[in-house]
Amino acid sequence: MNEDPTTTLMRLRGSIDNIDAALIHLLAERFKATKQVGQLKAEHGMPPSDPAREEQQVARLRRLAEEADLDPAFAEKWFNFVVAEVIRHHTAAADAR
Ligand SMILES: O=C(O)C(=O)C[C@]1(C(=O)O)C=C[C@@H](O)C=C1
Repeated sequence: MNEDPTTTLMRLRGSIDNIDAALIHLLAERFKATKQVGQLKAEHGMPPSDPAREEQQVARLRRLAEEADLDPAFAEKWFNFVVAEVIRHHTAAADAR
């Protein structure tokens, strides 16, 4: 028997809500780690950004995205968006010293 469209929509939205919650928790964990990196860099006078490291990360994420059937350009945009915020935190941590 076919599922009622409203039931299907509710079921799919349940999955979307679970995935969004997981993404928020994963992002929170990532920022907990990068905040520690920011403190370390500020304490030791290291520059906030590391373009060579970012290049490696982008290449890896684009490869993973392709394997997962996700648009690699979207994966790169997402990474750059997150890293811009991380660098803002790192710069604020350095300026606070
Ligand atoms: O690995 C670092 O050095 C970081 O500061 C973390 C991070 C990241 O968020 O992945 C952020 C900024 C750097 O340019 C590179 C990577």
